[in-house]
Amino acid sequence: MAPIARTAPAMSDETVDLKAEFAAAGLGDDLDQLDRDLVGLAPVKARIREIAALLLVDRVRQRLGLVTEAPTLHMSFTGNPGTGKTTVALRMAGILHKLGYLRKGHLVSVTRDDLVGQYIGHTAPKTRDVLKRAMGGVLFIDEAYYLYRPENERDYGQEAIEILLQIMENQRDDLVVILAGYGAPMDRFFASNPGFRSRIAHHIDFPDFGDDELLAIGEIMVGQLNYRLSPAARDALADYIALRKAQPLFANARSIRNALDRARLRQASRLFASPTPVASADLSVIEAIDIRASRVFMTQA
Ligand SMILES: Nc1ncnc2c1ncn2[C@@H]1O[C@H](COP(=O)(O)OP(=O)(O)OP(=O)(O)O)[C@@H](O)[C@H]1O
Repeated sequence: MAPIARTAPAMSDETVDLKAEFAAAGLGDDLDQLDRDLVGLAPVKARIREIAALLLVDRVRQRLGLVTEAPTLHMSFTGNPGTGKTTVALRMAGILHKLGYLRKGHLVSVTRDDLVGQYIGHTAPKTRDVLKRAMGGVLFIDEAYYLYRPENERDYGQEAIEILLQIMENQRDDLVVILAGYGAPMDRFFASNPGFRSRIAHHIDFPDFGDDELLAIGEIMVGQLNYRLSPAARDALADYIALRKAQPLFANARSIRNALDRARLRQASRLFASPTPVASADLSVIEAIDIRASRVFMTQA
């Protein structure tokens, strides 16, 4: 980030071209790409645009000497597994970098085990090492509530929490922390840890995807790998989604990615078993049978 020049407060008749500021930051492309690449998530995308606008205005206000404090940018992302929290955090890191709020704009994704040691004296160095790696970027703590174990009085998680809280306060101009996880346990976590709640500026809720959105996500994923679904395979994937959703451990877009990985395995085995040479075009086509061979269809009553 170019250092913000501190000038005297603006004269009241000065004008500021916010559109030009927006264009100069190169943000339009990032936000449009976010809209294009990510299916659904309308409320999430709207919140990101709001935050970007707020920060842009804030940046201009800082330049004009109207604010002197760096804003708090720590966030919480709540939602079920596979609803795009990590993906959006990565985009957010890029946006904050473009806006000049992060030096590097990288993302370090961790869970409790990366921060908390098993023996006395291990937690502080572990947490500090992660923080060092994350400086200048975003530290994404998945299932953040596991840091806090109220049932265990001597839990080392408390030590990690204290270091995190301190850094979130003192180094907030060089690190953005995103706490992620399911909605209900996150609420309980914030209720027991008001220190975290007060340091979080933006809460973003990630809704579950609808069936059509999951199908569209599946098609995007297949396309990114240079495959395509035959029309019958597309129907099979729609049936798969309806069945899989009702089964345990459904993880939204992540379940679709896993299903497609397995479909590619089956496609490869099918082609490999062919007694005759296969057309090179067939190497890129997932057929219905590659999807319908899933166990998900076998557990049907
Ligand atoms: N809106 C979307 N459009 C297209 N692909 C998506 C979308 N959301 C997620 N994905 C894809 O789904 C997969 C899972 O997403 P991601 O890891 O971001 O979810 P998550 O909420 O962080 O999940 P978890 O908490 O379980 O780790 C990724 O491969 C990602 O690329």
